[in-house]
Amino acid sequence: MSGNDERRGGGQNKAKRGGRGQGGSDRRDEQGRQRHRGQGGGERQFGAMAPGTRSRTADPARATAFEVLRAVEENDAYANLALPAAIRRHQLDRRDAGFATELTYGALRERGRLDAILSRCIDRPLARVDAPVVDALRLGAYQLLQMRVPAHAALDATVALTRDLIGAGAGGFVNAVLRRVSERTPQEWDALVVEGAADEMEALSILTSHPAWIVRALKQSLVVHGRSAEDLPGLLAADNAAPTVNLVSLPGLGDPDALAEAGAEPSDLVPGAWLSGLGGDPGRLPGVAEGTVRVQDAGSQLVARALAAAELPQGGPDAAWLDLCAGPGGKAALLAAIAADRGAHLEANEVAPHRAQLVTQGLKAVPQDAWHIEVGDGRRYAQEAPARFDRIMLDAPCSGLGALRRRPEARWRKQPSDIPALTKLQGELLLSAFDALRPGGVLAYVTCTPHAAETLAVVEDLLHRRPQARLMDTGSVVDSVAWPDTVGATRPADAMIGSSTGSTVQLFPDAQGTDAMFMALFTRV
Ligand SMILES: C[S@@+](CC[C@H](N)C(=O)[O-])C[C@H]1O[C@@H](n2cnc3c(N)ncnc32)[C@H](O)[C@@H]1O
Repeated sequence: MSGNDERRGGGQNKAKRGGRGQGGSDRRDEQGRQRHRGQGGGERQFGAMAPGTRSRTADPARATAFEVLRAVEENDAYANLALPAAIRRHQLDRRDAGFATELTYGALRERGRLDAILSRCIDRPLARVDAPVVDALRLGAYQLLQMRVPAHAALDATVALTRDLIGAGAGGFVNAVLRRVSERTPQEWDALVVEGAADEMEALSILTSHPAWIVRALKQSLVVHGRSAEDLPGLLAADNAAPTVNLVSLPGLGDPDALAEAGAEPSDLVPGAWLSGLGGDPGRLPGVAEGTVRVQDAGSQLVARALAAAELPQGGPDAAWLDLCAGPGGKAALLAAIAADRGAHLEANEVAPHRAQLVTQGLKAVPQDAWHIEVGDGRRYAQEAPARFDRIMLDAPCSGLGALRRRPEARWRKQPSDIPALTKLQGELLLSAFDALRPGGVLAYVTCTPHAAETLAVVEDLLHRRPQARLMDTGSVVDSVAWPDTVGATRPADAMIGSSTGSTVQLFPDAQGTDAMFMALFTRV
């Protein structure tokens, strides 16, 4: 169907009839308060805050969300970049910006479940409805099912948006479909959409809006990293909750007292990590503008600190540090600040010039004699710098399955077919990093994915190819830099990794509240 057909409200744009028709707005208000909690991290608070809906045109907050959904779909935009730009363009105040953020991120994240529900309200496949109309429907359904927006407001506003930004005919269609959506509670819809699911995994995939291959990969990652498969629903739910904003106060540069005075709270995972607190904009906290305090997940801080803290097994020099894949520079900034404190020097390498620029910006607050930037392929180090470095961070390019909560659209863009090319590159970078490590040095292999093919399989491959490689007791090192009794995600790696006596660490958002970072520390004998 063409866009013109939609604008004419063409005959194919029919909502299915039937359902339990009487569900008026009173009933929906009630349902809204009891709303499905599951994956969204608690009740939304927009009942009284939803932008006004009397107008016949799109209100700016919903128009913002619609524009971002369109940009994500049409231009492969990243929502976390497109949304702030759209909020500025529409000059949203703080309340409307909050509404637009929740609506945009929620509709993108929950696309799978919303589409399963919408499919039951339309008499043809959703793929045959015009894409802008589908986006409007997703926005409307998300408001009806996941936010405390009264049904009449969600309906009126979404129809106004559709008429204004898509076309009058499509408005009638959207109205009819959303009325059907409003006829059932979220719980009723959930029961309905999993009827006929082949198995529990498919049902989880629909209910938690994760592609089925990701559900399977996460289940496997729980099991191989020493957890129970029964934790899977909790892990998937954690992916759907908005993460708290974590900050790092760069050692020797940030001012913890000023942060505390401004309302930030210390993290209970790792010293030096802070939560922005008070629901405030982290950009306003002292040190953020200067770059001495930076937004950074606590898991990233933990692995960077662990690399810096690991004892060099044979002692010796400790001045030459390398971050092989440094862009955009989060871990490099923390490592460089620690290096500055200890009289070491960090070489931060990145293959993409624009990302290398971000590293330069990110390091601006760290004394300049403590670091420098190189731009180039990390695989050249084996030849160009054999056995040169005392400590190496390899934070490898990866599928990012451990950071899905930050990128609401990411799960729908990734494909299982992406994995083999990534594991090949990871293996090559790890070999190069290992060859650039001096005997007795320490190398960290880090990913922000728990996918076993990108974590344990890559580790095993290195141990197989380089007999001089030894897996260290990564768990103990990570525990030594965390606050006591807070990590607990380590496991002996013996079962998975032949005769190695070392261990690896896998963090998970549902357990540690961090991104699902993986870490393996190696030394070279
Ligand atoms: C996971 S990110 C690193 C994140 C970074 N350590 C931080 O904390 O901000 C991986 C980086 O590796 C870079 N990269 C990809 N292929 C590379 C290669 N062959 N050599 C060096 N860097 C590469 C990517 O451009 C990306 O910036």
